[in-house]
Amino acid sequence: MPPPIKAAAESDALRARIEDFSFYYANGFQAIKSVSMPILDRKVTAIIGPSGCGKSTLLRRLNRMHDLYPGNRYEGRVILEPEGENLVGRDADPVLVRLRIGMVFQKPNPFPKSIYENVAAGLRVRGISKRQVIDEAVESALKRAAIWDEVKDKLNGSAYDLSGGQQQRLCIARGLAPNPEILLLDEPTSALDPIATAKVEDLVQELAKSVTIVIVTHNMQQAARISHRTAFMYLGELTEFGETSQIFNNPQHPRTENYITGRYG
Ligand SMILES: Nc1ncnc2c1ncn2[C@@H]1O[C@H](COP(=O)(O)OP(=O)(O)OP(=O)(O)O)[C@@H](O)[C@H]1O
Repeated sequence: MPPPIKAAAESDALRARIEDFSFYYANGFQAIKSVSMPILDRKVTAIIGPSGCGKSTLLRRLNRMHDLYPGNRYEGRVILEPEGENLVGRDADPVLVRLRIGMVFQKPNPFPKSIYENVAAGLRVRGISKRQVIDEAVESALKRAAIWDEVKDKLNGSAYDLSGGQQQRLCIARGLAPNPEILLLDEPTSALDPIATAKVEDLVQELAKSVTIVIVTHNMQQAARISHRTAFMYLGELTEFGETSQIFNNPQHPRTENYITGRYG
């Protein structure tokens, strides 16, 4: 049994709660085992753990990516606060959930469209069609993603003409444009060089002032640098959750210690 999860400090407002959440792939494999953890408002939560421990599965479940594949099964709840809405409930529309819970993937994956249209896409799905409103939201999202200065003179140019690091910041802008409550980042820097990685890390810290962020990363220095809370997963279970400094300086569970000291991973 994993040790009890530390309650969040009173000053930390909750943005979401993952409650007793389990997930089974279509072949019956249980990838997530009764995970419960808080997601704090306007903080960065890092999910770390050895390959195959279920980090990406948990993240993708938060924005209903697995609904795209039939046969998967889950138990438990993901409650969005303060509304108390269950994001994985049958009555929560997965398309709306994906706008409220934005996602950025490991490899930059812009649409084969202009820079402008990439960022406008989610707004159009939200039913916004007024040009001026879209213009303003595109500019605002590109500024929040710290890429406006690099693209403002070529908004109609192809997103594919940007560098990998720029494409990833464009994907972050695309995720931010519909003004999500939570932004999920699935190893967002693993395909980037150190300079582009540093830019994305700075950006994540800046963004956390206005949006809640959950990041899956293999890079423990990155988790230690940019997150406020860290969840350590092992074989589908949440072994330990706590303040990032505590997890890295004073892990309570031997498995966490083994992982962060590089004894396995
Ligand atoms: N479509 C699938 N069907 C069955 N099992 C799957 C499927 N996708 C992933 N798994 C299994 O679920 C477990 C968790 O996978 P997941 O990708 O979430 O791990 P991870 O911690 O993100 O790993 P990594 O760090 O290597 O990306 C693994 O054992 C994996 O083999």
